[in-house]
Amino acid sequence: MATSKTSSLLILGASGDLAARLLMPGLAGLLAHEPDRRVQLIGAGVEDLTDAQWKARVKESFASVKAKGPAVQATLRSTKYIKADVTAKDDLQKLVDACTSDPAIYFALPPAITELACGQLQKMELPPATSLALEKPFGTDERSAKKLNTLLLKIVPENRIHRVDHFLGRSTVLNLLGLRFANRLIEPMLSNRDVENIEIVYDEQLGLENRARYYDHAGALVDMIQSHLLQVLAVLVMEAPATLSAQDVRDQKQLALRAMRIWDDDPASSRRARYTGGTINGRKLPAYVKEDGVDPSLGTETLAEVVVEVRNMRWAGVPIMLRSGKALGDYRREIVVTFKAPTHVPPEFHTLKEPDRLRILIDPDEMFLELNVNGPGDPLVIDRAALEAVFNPGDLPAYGEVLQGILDGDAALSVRGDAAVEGWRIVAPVLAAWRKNEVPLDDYRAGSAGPASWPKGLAEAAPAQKR
Ligand SMILES: O=C1O[C@H](COP(=O)(O)O)[C@@H](O)[C@H](O)[C@H]1O
Repeated sequence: MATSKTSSLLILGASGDLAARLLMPGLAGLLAHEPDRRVQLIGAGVEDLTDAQWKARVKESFASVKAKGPAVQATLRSTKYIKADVTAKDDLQKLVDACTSDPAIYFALPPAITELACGQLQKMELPPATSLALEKPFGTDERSAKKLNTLLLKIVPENRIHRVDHFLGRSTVLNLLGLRFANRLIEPMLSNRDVENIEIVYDEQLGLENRARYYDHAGALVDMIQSHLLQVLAVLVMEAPATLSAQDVRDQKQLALRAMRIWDDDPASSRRARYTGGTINGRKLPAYVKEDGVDPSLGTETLAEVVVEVRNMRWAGVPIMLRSGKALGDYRREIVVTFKAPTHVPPEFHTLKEPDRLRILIDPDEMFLELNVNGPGDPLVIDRAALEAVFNPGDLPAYGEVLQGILDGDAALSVRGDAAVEGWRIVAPVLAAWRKNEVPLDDYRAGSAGPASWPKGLAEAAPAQKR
């Protein structure tokens, strides 16, 4: 919702890649969509930038998404850059003082620097409605995430802490709320009574893209599954919230997360692999271990699969596979809900092979309900048909949604502190098993579908089969 009051967005680490590639284009999208919104953008970083150089950067980022309009122009006119050491109290004070309203402080910084900056903020008297926005990774395990929560809560209350997960701002994920809770038809089908299994897959064709410094210590499991895919899953399986308020939605998500366990409590059911050199869409990719900045001895996986179970009355017994990887041949980003077979199928329908499936693409925004129907010709021959729905994509890009929530003080799309801790709790047994090498690190060729020896997802595996 547009506000006439000017909000101050203070980006720490503003000269970095995250700000240029995601935050500023996201802000531009928001400003173009809401011409009455006024945002004072202050960038801070260690780099020596003149105001003119900073303005040129912001302008370039805004132009990359063709953002226009009075709100865009107003921000471009007023934005400034302040060179600062964000781990020094005096510099932080200078930055906060430069904000014309209570700031939203966005940490576009590596986690260690974010913690140091928070340590200083804790000692300062901040304007009353200051809010904080932090990127993942939020801690490195359950304990460190709890410790970070404690530190943040000494600075501002929970409802003003935004642990950013841009997947929660994606229109498909937002559409899950409408699909599940604004229809009579779908919701009753989503339980262990009717669902055989679920897969959430986010296969990317991109490789490392010069992110070794971060990714080599994260790997696919932490980079994508521990953070984003568990959050998406929580939205898919949570009980209906009474309202879409931050508190109601996050309470329901948290209950769902708390019920999640690794399938059979057996981390050996997980898989990990790393890409070797190959070609994707005509583009040659070196092996992961040959990428700049990679330390092969870390044994970082670039493809991960885990099967989880939501141990509650609604979902117990339904295997849910979460998978994400880089440098894969196919761009596949989808949630697939596979339904059980009918309790009785007339024997004449002997050509029936496939179960019903609800396929929700995470990008582009499309949904297919794949069903068995009587095809043309012999009426007893069963054919497949799909009901297709194209969701209208949201007005805002994911980072636009995220920034809108932050600037408006609405934490519904942010990850709550207890949910961040829960994410680590769920994957901890897998991380421990991998550290002890109890699960082999397989190879796959860049551009392939993953290791040839892996079964192709739950849909093809025997139901509830322990792998
Ligand atoms: O947060 C991340 O997400 C991206 C995938 O999201 P997209 O919106 O860019 O498709 C992933 O490539 C990256 O490794 C991860 O850190």
